[in-house]
Amino acid sequence: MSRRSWVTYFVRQKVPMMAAAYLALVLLLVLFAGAIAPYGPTEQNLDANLAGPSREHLLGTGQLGLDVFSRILWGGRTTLYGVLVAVVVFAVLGVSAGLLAGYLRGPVEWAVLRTSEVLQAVPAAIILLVVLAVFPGRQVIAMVALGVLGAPGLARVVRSVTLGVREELYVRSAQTMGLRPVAIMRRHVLPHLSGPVIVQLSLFGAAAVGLETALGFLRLGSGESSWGLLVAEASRHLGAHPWLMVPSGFVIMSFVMALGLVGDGVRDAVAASMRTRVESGARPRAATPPAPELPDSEDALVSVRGLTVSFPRGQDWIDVVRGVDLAVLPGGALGILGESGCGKSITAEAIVGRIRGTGQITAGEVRRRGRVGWVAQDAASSLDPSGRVGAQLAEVVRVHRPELSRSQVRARVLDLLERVRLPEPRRVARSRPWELSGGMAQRVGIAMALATDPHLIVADEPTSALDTTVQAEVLALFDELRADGMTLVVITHDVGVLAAVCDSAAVMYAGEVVELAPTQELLTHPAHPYTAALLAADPRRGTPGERLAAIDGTVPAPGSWPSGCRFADRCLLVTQACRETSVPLFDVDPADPTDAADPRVSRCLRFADVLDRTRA
Ligand SMILES: Nc1ncnc2c1ncn2[C@@H]1O[C@H](COP(=O)(O)OP(=O)(O)OP(=O)(O)O)[C@@H](O)[C@H]1O
Repeated sequence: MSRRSWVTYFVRQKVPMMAAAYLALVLLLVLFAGAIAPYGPTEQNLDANLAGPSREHLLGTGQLGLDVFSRILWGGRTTLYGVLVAVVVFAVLGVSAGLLAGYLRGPVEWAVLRTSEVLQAVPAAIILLVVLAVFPGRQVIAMVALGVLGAPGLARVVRSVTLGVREELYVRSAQTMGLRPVAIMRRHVLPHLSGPVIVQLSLFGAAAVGLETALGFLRLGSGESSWGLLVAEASRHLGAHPWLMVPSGFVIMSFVMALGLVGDGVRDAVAASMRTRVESGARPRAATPPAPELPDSEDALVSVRGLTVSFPRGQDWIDVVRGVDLAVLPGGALGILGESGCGKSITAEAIVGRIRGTGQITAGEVRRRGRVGWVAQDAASSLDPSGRVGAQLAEVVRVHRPELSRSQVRARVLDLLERVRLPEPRRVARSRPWELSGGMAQRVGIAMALATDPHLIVADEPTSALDTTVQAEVLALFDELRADGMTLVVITHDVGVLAAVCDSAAVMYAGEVVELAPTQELLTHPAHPYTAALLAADPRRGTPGERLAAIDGTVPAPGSWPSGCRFADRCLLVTQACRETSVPLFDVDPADPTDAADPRVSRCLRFADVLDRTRA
């Protein structure tokens, strides 16, 4: 389902739209008071002292015959200027502090949170009175102080929205593509804050109108005509001339209410756009030779050695991937196969250098030679929904080729879109991500990866969100990339994808590699019971009319891996020995001289039995 901006939902709501129109009207009248107000702010008409509405004075007059309508317009300038000052200070401080805290985290976040706690603990009214005592009549300074005192509340809201947005795939993709934090915050995080920030601004604006009026009423303000001063004057004649309170009271109340209605409308619109997003919106044969060395890491474009990735849980760290060894030679295509939750994506993230959330490499290493491009599972969500496709591609091109002129960047963007076989590249460049079909979005995702001029592309389940025909087209595109010499790592749970694109395969189970082999050999003669079970469960390999052999049980969760073979509970060949100690990787065919370049290993004590069965 498409993801639309909250503005689309906002304009469909009648009441908030009327409130927004009313606010705009008041602002225009106040702004053009010089042209619209029939009288000056101090222009007296002693013949009409404290008179009711008439043709000369639409809303009547106050003391000394001052025209009420004109004074509301002139007074609005003082009041709304003060409110504007407070709102600007509130917005600038709150948004920048919240954005930095949520995006950079660490000491910056700590400092912002502690400062906001201190500011929120001090009583705002007392601070404002102190400010006015030090700067008597300087209402603007009081409004600046109000903005500063209110900013921590906004900073907290912005921080929590930023924490969510920074985990979005398009932000992680932008990081992977080398965009600087400031550019990512400005282009990809800031636009998503607009809804929540406007809600906060309208609430704060309403509070600021109230305070400005109160200052005028208490005569703590500058003394210039303001809405508060009008209320103060009207209150002195409330007994004899009650009408006088009506115009100024109405303007203030209606302005505050309209701000509230706009805020409510924006909040509902943001919620509606989020809902759309969610809908569119994760044996023994002892004395076996040890595993061979993987290709020399000097030659490999990526070499992963003893990789362990862990996430903090309470006081502990839980391993989700442990002791993974992989290597990808230039021009090769490695598939990483396994069920959901086996650690494929985390391994891929470690290869790219962007592990999600709080995950960290706690042992081993990943060595990369050259640039790595990333194609996400759901390309649409790795694109920022608020930006045009062409602009997002151009941004990545500019980072990687700063020497290109504007027209050269534009030409490169169209080139990339053509390169991934998108018809009408100009139209695609002008589209927003949610206007594209799944297949088109996936091609744009591949173009984004290519825009980084990568030596290696890592693709995480690149076809799983697509229907079969589109899947075949995207796989053909990967094949073309390979023919052009691109090195690939493809994460998949689909044996068909592995067969179509990859020349070697690593099978992962419960956070470790259980089999590594050239793809053809793995598909025809698996050497691990888990691989054999995955192949037997592949619908394309089944016999029509026969039930597919589903694998009983589930992958054990990180933190509850058994000490012996992790597949033991689901394995049909399990023996007591399998459960006793952890199983190392064994060289499946030590006599094979090609093994050193393209190793065949299995983490099964009974791999020879498995091979015998599959060769039978
Ligand atoms: N943010 C996280 N915090 C803690 N554990 C996590 C987090 N993300 C993933 N994991 C754990 O890491 C393990 C591996 O996840 P990973 O996404 O790599 O699996 P996968 O094989 O790629 O499966 P899928 O195809 O569903 O993405 C999972 O068991 C999951 O429980």
